Amino acid sequence: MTPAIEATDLSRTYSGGYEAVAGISLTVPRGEVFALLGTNGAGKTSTVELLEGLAAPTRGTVRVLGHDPYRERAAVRPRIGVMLQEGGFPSDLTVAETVRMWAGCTSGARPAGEALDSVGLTGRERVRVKQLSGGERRRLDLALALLGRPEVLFLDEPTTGLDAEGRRDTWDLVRALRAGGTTVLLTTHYLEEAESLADRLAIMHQGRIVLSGTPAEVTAAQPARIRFTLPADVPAARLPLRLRAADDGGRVEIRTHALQDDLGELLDWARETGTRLGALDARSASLEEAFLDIASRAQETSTPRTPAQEAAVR
Ligand SMILES: Nc1ncnc2c1ncn2[C@@H]1O[C@H](COP(=O)(O)OP(=O)(O)OP(=O)(O)O)[C@@H](O)[C@H]1O
Repeated sequence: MTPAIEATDLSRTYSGGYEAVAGISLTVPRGEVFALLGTNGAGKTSTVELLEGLAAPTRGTVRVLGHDPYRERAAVRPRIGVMLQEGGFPSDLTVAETVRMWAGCTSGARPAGEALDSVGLTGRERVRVKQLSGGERRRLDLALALLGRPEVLFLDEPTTGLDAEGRRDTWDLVRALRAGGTTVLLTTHYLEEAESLADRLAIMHQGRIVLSGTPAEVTAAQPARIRFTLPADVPAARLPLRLRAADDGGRVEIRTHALQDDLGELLDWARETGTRLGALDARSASLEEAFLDIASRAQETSTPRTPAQEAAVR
């Protein structure tokens, strides 16, 4: 079976010469939830727009359900659902009118009530869009993206502006869609969202994918961390050699890929020397640490933009 989404060496250069997407390749098999993460301006939206067929790549190829989403739009559009960052619907229409209008442009649309129910907007049909809260608008955008029972759903920051409960509801909905076989590609700023929803994820920085894999693979690549304080009369230099670590004013931090062994060695040493370890904290790497680490490392090694690129960004 052809993958739901396949991108090869995808690039997008804006007028002015700024390359926002700089050679991305990714494959999303059918039925998978794939999350695109990245710092602000990393190129997530620019990439998703290429995958949705809203713009043509400067270089490289995209296939969605085996078709070019830009050139073969008629074949792809009825089979995908798109939730943009800004829905852009007339704000004087009511929720029901908006859904009806959109359903009129959608082949095989599901009943309006069913779409609104799935996003928790039942009872808000007569409210004008401009009177909805920010979170309710996001949910309406999601209902519209779901109207055509899409095989592939693109969600650009689906939970931005939602409260904790709304976010959980959206996660449950995405899980239910996956259980029904829908492929979902989402962008998000919430690492917890990617960690809990995504089968696989990619972290973008300055137009490139710098790390990808399952959430477990991405975090496993990062070191775990042990933190503690030592009594004032015990310098960190007394620690066993392989545990020598950054000592920041009495607060010691050890970064390790052998958490169990190093923690065991530390506790043995503390017991043998009668040393009290204060505020002891040992934890595996989280996606958040992986993300911050990658962003800062990529920052150090990235090539500076040319003045023309800087001007294009501004
Ligand atoms: N039409 C445009 N012309 C020139 N540059 C653009 C244009 N649209 C976006 N950019 C630039 O391309 C880069 C990538 O933007 P993009 O919106 O794709 O990033 P993003 O990862 O989605 O960011 P965010 O997380 O802030 O939404 C940014 O530096 C942005 O300023």
